[in-house]
Amino acid sequence: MTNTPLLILGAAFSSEERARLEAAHSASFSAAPDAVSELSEATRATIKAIAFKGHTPLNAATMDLLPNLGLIANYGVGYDAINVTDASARGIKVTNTPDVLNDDVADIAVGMMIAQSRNMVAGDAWVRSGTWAGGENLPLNRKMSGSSVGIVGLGRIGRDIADRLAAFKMDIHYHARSEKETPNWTYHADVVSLATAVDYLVIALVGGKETEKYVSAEAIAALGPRGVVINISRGSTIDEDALIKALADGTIAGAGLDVFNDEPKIDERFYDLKTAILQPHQGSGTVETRRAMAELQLANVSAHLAGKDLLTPVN
Ligand SMILES: NC(=O)c1ccc[n+]([C@@H]2O[C@H](COP(=O)([O-])OP(=O)(O)OC[C@H]3O[C@@H](n4cnc5c(N)ncnc54)[C@H](O)[C@@H]3O)[C@@H](O)[C@H]2O)c1
Ligand SMILES: O=C(O)[C@H](O)CO
Repeated sequence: MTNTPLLILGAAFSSEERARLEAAHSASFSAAPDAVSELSEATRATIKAIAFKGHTPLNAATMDLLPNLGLIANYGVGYDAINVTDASARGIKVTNTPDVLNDDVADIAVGMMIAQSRNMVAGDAWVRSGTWAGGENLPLNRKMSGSSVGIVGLGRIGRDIADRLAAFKMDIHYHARSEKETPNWTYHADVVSLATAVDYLVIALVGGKETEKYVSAEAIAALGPRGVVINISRGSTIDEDALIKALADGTIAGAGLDVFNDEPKIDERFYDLKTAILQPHQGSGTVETRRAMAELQLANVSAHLAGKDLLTPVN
């Protein structure tokens, strides 16, 4: 039997992240929730906390293999992979890593908006291929500053995106479950009304069952032929089939997407959509922010194992 109060769970951990956790606490490792059953029963009984990274569902079946589990510390603010109802029913606390990643995720949302509007990916290819040197200019593209944007979900990241876009002199609209205190931003009670009013629709919702296809086919259609969808939340929050169809048919102008269903093996129809900028779920993917996320996850694990208050509990 190995006495390991910590289970590092997820093949997605880098070797550096894993080493930092192992330096702080005696730990076992499983690559995925399905593999936890491969640890001996005696080792499993010593585990009090999980440090989790990844998007594979983590639910009752895994929790029930760990009789002394008291904490699941998620690496990431979005914890839709973890069944929090199952955890709460077993007295297991869940933590996430909010706020430390807001800047990077907001930056990439704005970056995708500019790249999409100004055709920057095609511009790069234009220069490298010698087309520009051959005397041809890139076709004119589209001004983003001063246009209108609708944020779906005015939470921590949504608000940071809106703040940035206000500096681009954009007219800010938003939808949330209730009206918020804002500078002079326009509230919409539903997403269709929001999409009808704006040029850019930015999705910054939580993922999970409750927000599945929250941005519906009707909302995508309401954006119209000049509309651009930006999604940094989860692939599940938009009707992905309807989005692909709208991009293929040109019934909307384009998209900037950092998140998809079935990552990383996304729907291959995306590959041919020239008006979409596609990113490999790298919203928080800077050295600085990933380190801050890892530190916050570890701080939650250490607090739990020392019997102290958790820093960022979600249940
Ligand atoms: N692309 C990336 O790399 C990346 C990085 C970080 C976060 N994210 C995603 O962004 C999400 C938002 O993060 P945040 O820190 O801003 O979260 P947050 O909790 O501060 O904001 C989430 C928003 O979703 C809304 N919401 C929650 N449940 C809802 C429901 N049932 N119906 C309608 N609206 C609902 C909330 O009211 C809030 O406006 C995360 O959950 C995660 O999925 C992605
Ligand atoms: O939710 C988050 O923090 C990111 O999407 C990483 O999973």
